[in-house]
Amino acid sequence: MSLELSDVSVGPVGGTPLFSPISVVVEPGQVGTLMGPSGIGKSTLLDAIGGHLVHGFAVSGGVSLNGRDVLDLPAEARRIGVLFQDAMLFPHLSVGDNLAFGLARHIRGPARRDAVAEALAQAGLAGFADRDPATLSGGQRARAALMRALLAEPQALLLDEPFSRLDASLRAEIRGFVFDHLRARAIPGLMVTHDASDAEAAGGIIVQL
Ligand SMILES: Nc1ncnc2c1ncn2[C@@H]1O[C@H](COP(=O)(O)OP(=O)(O)OP(=O)(O)O)[C@@H](O)[C@H]1O
Repeated sequence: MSLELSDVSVGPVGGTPLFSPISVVVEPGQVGTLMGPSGIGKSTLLDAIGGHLVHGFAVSGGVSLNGRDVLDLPAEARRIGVLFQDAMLFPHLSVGDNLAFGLARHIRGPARRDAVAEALAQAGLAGFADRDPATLSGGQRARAALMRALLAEPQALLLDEPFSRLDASLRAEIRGFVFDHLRARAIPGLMVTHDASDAEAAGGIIVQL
């Protein structure tokens, strides 16, 4: 699975693009980094790739996953996951139900419980299924949010400043956890960050907007 951007930019419909078109290929399991000044359009670009571009904005160029063009597909058909800095877990659902939210609907009953239990165990959260997300530490919440995203079996993962609320030591631990999982599953990642140490830890291509 590789994620390829060819001459991609975003901007207001009929207006000037927010940044010069960029081209980048992120290979399976690698994490590419997007950096650039505040307001240049990094989050808007991720929205466009994921299929959630806000009304009034348009994307130009091509985005493909495994050679398949995705820009004409509805968001749910793209199989592109997103990990945000905020809204890491739904507060009104238990931790287990949060993870189950990522699972395809056809996975039911015991298979559903087993998939969630297995993911929780992988996140070091065995036995946390019935917990209220508000009772989790920042690191536990971040690991659970990654597991929810991965249970949807995305073919690429977009990361929008996912570590910025974590303190320095937790930040290093969690991003290692995230990057290891992407590598192990050969999922390409594209991360927006203002933090040079995030980019360095990702070890992939760095694109400056
Ligand atoms: N919903 C919206 N409606 C109108 N304009 C928007 C909307 N969302 C973003 N914009 C504008 O689009 C431009 C790009 O915003 P975007 O959030 O993508 O920048 P960014 O590079 O991610 O910034 P930051 O690093 O501060 O998060 C900004 O000028 C912003 O004000």
